[in-house]
Amino acid sequence: MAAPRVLVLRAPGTNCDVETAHAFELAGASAERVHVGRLTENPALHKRYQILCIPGGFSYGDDIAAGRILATRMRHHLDDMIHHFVDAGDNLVLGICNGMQVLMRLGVLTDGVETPQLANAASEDSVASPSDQSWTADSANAGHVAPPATLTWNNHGRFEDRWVHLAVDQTPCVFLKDIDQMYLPMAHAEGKFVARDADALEQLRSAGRLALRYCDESGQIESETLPFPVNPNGGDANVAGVCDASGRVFGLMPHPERHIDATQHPFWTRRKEQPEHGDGLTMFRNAVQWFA
Ligand SMILES: NC(=O)CC[C@H](N)C(=O)O
Repeated sequence: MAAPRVLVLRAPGTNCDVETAHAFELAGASAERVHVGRLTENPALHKRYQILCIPGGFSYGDDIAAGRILATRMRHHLDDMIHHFVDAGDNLVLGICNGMQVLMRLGVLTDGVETPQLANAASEDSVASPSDQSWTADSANAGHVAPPATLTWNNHGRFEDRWVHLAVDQTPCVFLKDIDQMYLPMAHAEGKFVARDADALEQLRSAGRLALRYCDESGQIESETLPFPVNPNGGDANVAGVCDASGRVFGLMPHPERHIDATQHPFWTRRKEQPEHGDGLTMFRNAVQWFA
């Protein structure tokens, strides 16, 4: 099997690209970090790659809303690239943390859920409740519709950095194949998943799109919104990751690239037996396996 080629997208403010490329390499892929400026100069460059990964960080300083500027730049200048990875063939897309924020702003994770016309939509700045800027212009046809879901500020209103337990739901997500549970670090300020309304949440749930959820240590999800810090941001249905209908496009807020080695586990010195690798590596291996 030829190693699949991964485009790890960089933008001003990206800060997890080196670790993410390393995780893909360790899993058997061939990864290159490519700046968004190089792609806009040479838009055909993306054709060399089968996997697009948007890594974590603070692209464009998280200005306006986290992920908004990079998503807008991609939508306006790299439309062919989005089509190549999202719509065409067997290609894969992974968005980690800031990368998930970008994918949510692009609307590719929640595509397929009905978006009713807003009653009083007047301009690009029209917002649905909750009235916060995360709701504006989130999806490709934004402005006159409210997207099915968005990511907004954590409940406590600040950056949170901690390890979290995650449960995998039954979904078509390629990256989560044969994984039940993971223990990964999260580090974000704008990672709270909020659905437009109960109907949008139910549509996403029943379509198997809510692929990854915060859970307690035993893997249980006892309530619709688990208390802090089990659910570190207060997001609806404890959602930590969402996939598209095909399962080839996946975004998650926690960082799998920060737990690829057993010694990255916070209690590794106290564990009697060391696993072969960290929980996050399986996700990258699943991506490589997809092309086998
Ligand atoms: N870890 C990351 O990708 C950065 C976090 C993100 N931009 C936020 O604070 O919401």
